[in-house]
Amino acid sequence: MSSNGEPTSFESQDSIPIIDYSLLTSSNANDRSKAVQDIGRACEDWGCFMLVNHGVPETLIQEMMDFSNQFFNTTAEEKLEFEAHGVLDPIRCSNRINLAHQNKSMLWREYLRLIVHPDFNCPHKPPGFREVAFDYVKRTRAIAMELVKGVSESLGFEASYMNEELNLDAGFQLLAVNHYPSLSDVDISRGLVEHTDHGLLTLLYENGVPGLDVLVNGRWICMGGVPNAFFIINADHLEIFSNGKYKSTFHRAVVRDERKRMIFVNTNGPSLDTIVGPSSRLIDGEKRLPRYRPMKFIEYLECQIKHVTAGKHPFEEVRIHI
Ligand SMILES: O=C(O)CCC(=O)C(=O)O
Ligand SMILES: [Fe+2]
Repeated sequence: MSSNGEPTSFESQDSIPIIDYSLLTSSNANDRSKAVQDIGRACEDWGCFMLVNHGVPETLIQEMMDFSNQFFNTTAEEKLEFEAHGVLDPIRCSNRINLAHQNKSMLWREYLRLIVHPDFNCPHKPPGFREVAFDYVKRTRAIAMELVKGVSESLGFEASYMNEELNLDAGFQLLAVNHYPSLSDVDISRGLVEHTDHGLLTLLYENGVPGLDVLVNGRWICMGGVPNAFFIINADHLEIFSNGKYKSTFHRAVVRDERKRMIFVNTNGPSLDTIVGPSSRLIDGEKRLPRYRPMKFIEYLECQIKHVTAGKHPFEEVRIHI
């Protein structure tokens, strides 16, 4: 499934597709239709793309970085209140070492993970964090919803089809802030083992310190360095809903830089009680068979934890071999 080597290139991120968000939201039908086509190609051929001209102010992003930093700098006792227990904890914080299954190396990261939709959750400390995070989530959710409309059209559906089928108005969304302190602060490697995300599309924004690798057509590509752009990757439920047309993208974090790295991760899923399988419009009789078993989204989240802990992928549970 994935080649387990070092990235084959540190340059080829230049060829990752770039989508101009202002064209997707343009009132000019030609511009929009070109953006939709480009999104479709990016999702099918690459499983990821960069998003520019997204309209989220740099000042807001900087404020988010500053507040997140302040949060991570509070004492271990203060953070204990948000110690991780389960997947549905509204606010989770962890300072965690995970074992990379294949090579058994230890990787370290710290994270704050918030459920931000349908209900918004965020710590009240440091003062002002909650308001800024709310603004950031509102804007990134709007972007994600526009992107899903574009994806829906690129699959040949109406723009609103995926939203309606997957009940995205009550969609389950997470905002995670991953923090990889500087090398001099920790004495083991920093990173996150290779995985795919639940949901439809994941939006990532990093603080300019590279460390994200994505697996594209069997080759690891080392991302980073594109200022003021979101990086978008296909997630599991896009693959399931599109019946395998838009594959979920494996990615990992391998921080090679001395500097502190921070990255915001927004996942965008259906509502927890939605049963997600391949769209009925993509299945017909014997020619186009379903490749995934339908599963309630909340059960998928639990299944993902179980499988990842065992070093497996949740698709082992839902994929139909035909
Ligand atoms: O920290 C990173 O670069 C990747 C984060 C990620 O993939 C995740 O949190 O799911
Ligand atoms: Fe991820």
